[in-house]
Amino acid sequence: MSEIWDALARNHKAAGTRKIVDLFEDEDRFARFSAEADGMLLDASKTNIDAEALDLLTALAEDADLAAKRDAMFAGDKINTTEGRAVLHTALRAQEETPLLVDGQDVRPEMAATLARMRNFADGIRSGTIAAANGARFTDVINIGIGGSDLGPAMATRALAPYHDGPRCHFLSNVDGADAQDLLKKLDAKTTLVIVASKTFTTIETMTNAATVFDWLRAEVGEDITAHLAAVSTAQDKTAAMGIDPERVFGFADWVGGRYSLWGPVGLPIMLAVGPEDFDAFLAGAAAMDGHFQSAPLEQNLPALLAFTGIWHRNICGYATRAVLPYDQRLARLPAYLQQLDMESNGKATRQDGSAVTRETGPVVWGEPGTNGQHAFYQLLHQGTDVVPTEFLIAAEGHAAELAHHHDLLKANCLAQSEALMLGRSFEAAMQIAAAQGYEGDEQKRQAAHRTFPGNRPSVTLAYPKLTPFVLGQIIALYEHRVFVEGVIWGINSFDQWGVELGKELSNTLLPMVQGGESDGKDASTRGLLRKLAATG
Ligand SMILES: O=P(O)(O)OC[C@H]1O[C@H](O)[C@H](O)[C@@H](O)[C@@H]1O
Repeated sequence: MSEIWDALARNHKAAGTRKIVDLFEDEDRFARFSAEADGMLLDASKTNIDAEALDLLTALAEDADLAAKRDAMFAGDKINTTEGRAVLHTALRAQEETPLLVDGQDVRPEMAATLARMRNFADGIRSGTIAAANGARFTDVINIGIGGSDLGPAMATRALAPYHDGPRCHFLSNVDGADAQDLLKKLDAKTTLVIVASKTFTTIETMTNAATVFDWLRAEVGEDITAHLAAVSTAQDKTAAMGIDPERVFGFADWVGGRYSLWGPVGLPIMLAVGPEDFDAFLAGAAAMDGHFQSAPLEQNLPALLAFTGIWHRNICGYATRAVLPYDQRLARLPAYLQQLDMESNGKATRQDGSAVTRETGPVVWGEPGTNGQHAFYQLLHQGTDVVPTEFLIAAEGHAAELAHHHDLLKANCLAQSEALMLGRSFEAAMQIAAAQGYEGDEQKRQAAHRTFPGNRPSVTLAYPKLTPFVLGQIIALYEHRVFVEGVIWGINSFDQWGVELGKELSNTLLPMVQGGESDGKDASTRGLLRKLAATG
């Protein structure tokens, strides 16, 4: 494998100051460096990856045994080796019925039964046959969850706004009481359904918020609030202890990772908002991407190609971050969702075998929708001292025909940004602009320097027909598999998250100190801050 890495480094070095735009002398470049799957196009041609580099990146994936590892994931092998678990979120959206064995047991019947119960429940809530304690139809839903039990459903529910015909869905995640306070004051408890979503049912934020919201319900609805409650968890003993009717508990197995869980019961708010049929289309989109990932040759394979750009930019070019820029306001929460998916999966420095990695792994992922970001941080993208590879997402069509002129502007802006990042503006061109603005001599040069853009900044663009439930499923599955491919090439386990544990443990020791207990044993900074933060009221 190290020979391939070395060859990639040599390729990069040999390219020297080569401009991305010069690669387009090859008239087939767009066709060769883009790929399509079920109407979705990924254009990776505006990167400095040439034919040899693409071959080497493909070789890297082959050398890492990508195909076998991918097949092992889909087959239910315990590829999450630090937790001894299979990784089967793909099974939640699989459109097939052939038995899928985990520990010798076919897991499909139970998944299908849970999905059928979710559908019945969603239909009942949406039609009003499952009603509030006073018999009224539920108007609002609060999903209480955090991390994987929040980001996915919150992002997807927002993305599918044009399909909403169910109750309004709200998401309560932060342990900060402000989150609960600001939400609850907007809602009527008498017509609000509460879903407590937690894979483990131990997460302190979710348990604390649940207790607060239950008190709020009791104050308005009366002691018996069971009609207003549902839960989503792998820990059904704990949901029962919280007083939630087992009929309204939707379980899933531990082989669904939290950040990969929106395809099953964690997706219940999505189903409540858009209805079971649109939820099915969402699953079908993801399943289509799964089929493509499993069958398309690597250089035509969207997840692999997206991963290759990631590896190239992170390891070969040394870029520390990547920006996700959806030109799709309804994907406003996609960057936050991808931060968990990508950074919790691949922010690791230990390889599967316990040895330390010798190359960089997951980059910092960040972003905001366009065009808003253009008026905020794009200055740095165009002229800053760091290169940030960017990932644009754009639909051919919006949802409102009468607002098509908005969508034309959106598309023009998206294409303009990737073009500007690539082309830049030469000093000579900037000199002409400065001259036209009336500058001369040294001042013209000074002004021109500020108007010069280095260009040669890479981007990829994901283009799709329209943000439908099917397309949203494709997009999320694409990113899931991209993270998988990168993790395989880096030799890390993308499915555990030990890095979140230490802070949790220390917060347990700090809580009594925050509440006035002795802070002996803590460092001077922490003790000083504890004094400063002591409540005065
Ligand atoms: O769904 P829960 O068990 O409540 O977990 C919620 C979140 O908690 C943890 O901090 C994990 O790092 C996340 O991966 C998880 O999604």
